[in-house]
Amino acid sequence: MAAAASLSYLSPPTVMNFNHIHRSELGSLHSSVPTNLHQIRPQSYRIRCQSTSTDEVKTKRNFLDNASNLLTNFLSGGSLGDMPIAEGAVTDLFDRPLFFSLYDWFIEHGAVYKLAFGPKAFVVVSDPVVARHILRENAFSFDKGVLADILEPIMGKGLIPADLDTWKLRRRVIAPGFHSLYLETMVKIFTSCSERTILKIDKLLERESLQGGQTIELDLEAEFSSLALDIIGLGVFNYDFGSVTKESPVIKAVYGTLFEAEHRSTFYIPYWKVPLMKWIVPRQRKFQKDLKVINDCLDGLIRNAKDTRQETDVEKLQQRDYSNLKDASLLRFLVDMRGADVDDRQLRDDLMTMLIAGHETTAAVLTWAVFLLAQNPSKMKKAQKEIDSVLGQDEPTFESVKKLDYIRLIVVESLRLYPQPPLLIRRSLKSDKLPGGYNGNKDGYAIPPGTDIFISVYNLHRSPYFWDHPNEFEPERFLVQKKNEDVEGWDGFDPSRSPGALYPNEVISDFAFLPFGGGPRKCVGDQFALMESTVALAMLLQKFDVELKGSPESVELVTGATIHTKNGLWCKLRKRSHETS
Ligand code: HEM
Repeated sequence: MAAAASLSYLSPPTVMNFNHIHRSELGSLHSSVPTNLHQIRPQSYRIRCQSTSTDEVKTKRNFLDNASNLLTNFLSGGSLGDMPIAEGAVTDLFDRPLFFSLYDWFIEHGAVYKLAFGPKAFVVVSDPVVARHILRENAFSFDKGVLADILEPIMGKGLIPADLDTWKLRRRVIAPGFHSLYLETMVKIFTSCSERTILKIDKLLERESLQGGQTIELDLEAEFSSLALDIIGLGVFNYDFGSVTKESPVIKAVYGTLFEAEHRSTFYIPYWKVPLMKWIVPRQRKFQKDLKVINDCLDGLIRNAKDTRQETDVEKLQQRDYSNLKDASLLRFLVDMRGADVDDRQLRDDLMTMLIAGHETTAAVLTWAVFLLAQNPSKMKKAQKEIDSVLGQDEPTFESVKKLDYIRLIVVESLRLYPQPPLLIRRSLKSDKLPGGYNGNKDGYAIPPGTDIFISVYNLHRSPYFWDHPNEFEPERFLVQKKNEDVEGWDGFDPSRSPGALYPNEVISDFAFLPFGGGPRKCVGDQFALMESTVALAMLLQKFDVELKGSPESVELVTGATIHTKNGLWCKLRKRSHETS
């Protein structure tokens, strides 16, 4: 399937000279990063040289460096010694999403630095060469660390938190499930579910027109969340949540669980691990109840799939007549695969993991794509023009969706500006040596086992060293190849590294762009998610014109595992008039 896609987003290799910053200057770059992301505009964003490095400042910094080194070395068993240290105030961690502060410190301290707060130290990575080392070259020397601690009670031994042995077994079985015929069938599910959202909006507009109005106001983030939930339920375990049109105890339990996952990922003290807490703290009691509702539902679906099992070799499964299959879900594939017997508990963990991994992420990318388009009317028009010319008034198909090149670039550009998740989390399992980074110690940094690492995808995606106008929404940017010759060990954007790729990815960008991660633990649902988002966005813009209800600044941003809005993405929608467009 990927081979059929063109490389039209990358023109022939024209090497662009951008951000020609010499290594000697990099250490002293500084930026004023606003507290609210929506204040980051091209005009307000700037990089300036630090005016001074006086003795006083040096002394203060050395003192703090030494104190923090001592603490960190004491706690970590030594050897992060000469890594720059972030000197953030603790309030930085609470006043605003953590990744904003990580960005400030990246500009100040460089692409590999140590963040020490409380009794804990993290290494923060914003360098593609180091990211490539951790995610791909030495991937099996790291596990998910803090993330696994948080997610294990919810996802058990699902792919995301799984230990390496379990992960190897399950990835081998799950990845082949996302084969070409499955994805083709999924496009039909994407369109039929998106059609429900369109019909819902149509009905609201009809009701409005009876009162003389032509525009409705709607929280599109909530709509995308329902849409993504319906799609993931049908695609992964053939269960129709029907959440676009109704509420149910299972839907409420799913949202309750997502809410708790988010709470745990942003709460610094894991009190839920203390025995009895899950029965004493009301929100933990509710969480246990929600989990039971979902688990009972999944157990029923697994029992049903096992009762109707038709054991088949994996190659034959991938060539089934999907057009006649009543249940094309991933669960069906996993249960029917010969030689892949597994207990119900593991299957449940697999399904729960995909439910959570595939729901919020997709809803978030659609939310931010609309947010960005609504502020860029000319790009919105350009998108609608492509939709009109490729689809006319028809629904997307597996073939036509591949021709929606500009919509796909909008999706990946939205993931560049709002990566989901903004941080990838790892913990070293053994001693290792991280490459130095382009503005750090050239010899690299030795790290002991147990070092906690944040790979800041947000920093990589907005790095002034790799992107022109890093904070601007420019889907067209991927049509031009990039290279910064000053960054040693980074080979620039080169489409020949991944011929036929469906989207600009980590291989083409040599790990400067990680919309779906990279290496062996890369997102298993990347093509599913990309087509899903392309279909949903195309169908919405095919029928409606969308504007923000308030100012962009009023759309406040919060994060848990993903970046989302504080109070919804309130938009004004009106039916498109095709005569005038
Ligand atoms: C726009 C939507 C999506 C985005 C941005 C996204 C992003 C990611 C990223 C960045 C990772 C790597 C995490 C890491 O290295 O720590 C990941 C892993 C994963 N994603 Fe996605 N994802 C999306 C949709 C989906 C969907 C639709 C599914 C399933 C149907 C899915 C299933 C998974 C799973 C199972 C993993 C863990 C893979 C492993 O460890 O082997 N994701 N995703």
